[in-house]
Amino acid sequence: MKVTVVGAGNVGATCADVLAYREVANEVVLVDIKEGLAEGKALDIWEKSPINLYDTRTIGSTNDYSKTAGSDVVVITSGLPRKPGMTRDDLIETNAGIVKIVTENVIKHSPDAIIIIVSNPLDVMTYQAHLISGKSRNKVMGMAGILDTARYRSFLAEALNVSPKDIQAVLMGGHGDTMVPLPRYTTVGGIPVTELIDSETLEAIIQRTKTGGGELVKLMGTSAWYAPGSAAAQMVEAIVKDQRRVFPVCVKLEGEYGIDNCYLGVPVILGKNGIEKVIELDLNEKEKADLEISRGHVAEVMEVLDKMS
Ligand SMILES: NC(=O)C1=CN([C@@H]2O[C@H](COP(=O)(O)OP(=O)(O)OC[C@H]3O[C@@H](n4cnc5c(N)ncnc54)[C@H](O)[C@@H]3O)[C@@H](O)[C@H]2O)C=CC1
Ligand SMILES: O=C([O-])CC(=O)C(=O)O
Repeated sequence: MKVTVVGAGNVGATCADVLAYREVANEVVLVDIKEGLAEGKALDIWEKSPINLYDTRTIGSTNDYSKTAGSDVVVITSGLPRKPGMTRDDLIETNAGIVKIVTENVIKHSPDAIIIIVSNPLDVMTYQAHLISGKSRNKVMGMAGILDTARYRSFLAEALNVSPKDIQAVLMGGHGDTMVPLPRYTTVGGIPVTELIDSETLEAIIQRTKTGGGELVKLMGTSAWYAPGSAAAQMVEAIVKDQRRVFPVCVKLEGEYGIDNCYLGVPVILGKNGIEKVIELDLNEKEKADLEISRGHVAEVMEVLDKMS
């Protein structure tokens, strides 16, 4: 199995590192436009193999996509991260151009690859990769839901003083402040979370989750990478190992949830064919209304992209 990660910055390098030490693939190719960066980080990860004990070969490339040829999965993290005071949507102009060029290069050398987008604004960059690649929806998807639910789960684990391993949750919608965490589908060791936490604390955690990306941008002056890189690697692993994991993933909706032709996070089954199935939950009126607000926001930004091209 061969995996390419485009963008050897904070998220891309973290993703490549996780893919290597978990031996998800035999070969991981890291690509960046910045001279030497991908080669350097790939070499550093390879030099760590005798310490962390893995065989995955990591290779770097400065914009030479011939090295990526025949990749099974490609993760696209290239693009600007936001700075304090910016929204993810503010990145659209620069990142749409980058995702376009990168997707063209990727499909030239790996026409059958499954593409996972990480670049922001996430839902609309996934749409961009779909437009450029022309691939079916099961093969072009975006990473956000695993990260957003991980934040939600970690905050709940802290509040309840329990292991984060025992918290399961679903979250839907766009990767922005309109995302929709679903307490009705959140459990702690199988126990509905609402039986363990008061509604005020839960609401505060939901709000913190929605702005979780911004919290880190404010602290660091740039956006997060450990959790995002690990989340993207978890998606790659589910595909490469045909695990049929159930994750929230950004995918083109084709009538599910009464929504057509919009990229939104929903629970799916991830396996060797990419999106194996979109899972449709029976949402209540409040959840449907929240999802509609999120859809409306993403649809507006998709229109901005349409007008750009
Ligand atoms: N979906 C999500 O949940 C998350 C998305 N992100 C997004 O991921 C992207 C990357 O974030 P970071 O890694 O922190 O940024 P970074 O600045 O550390 O790395 C981005 C890399 O992309 C490279 N690059 C730019 N244009 C390129 C091109 N045409 N071809 C190849 N490489 C190119 C840059 O040289 C740089 O090394 C940002 O757009 C950020 O907003 C970040 C965290 C979470
Ligand atoms: O907040 C950002 O700009 C990066 C991102 O998407 C996240 O960490 O959720």
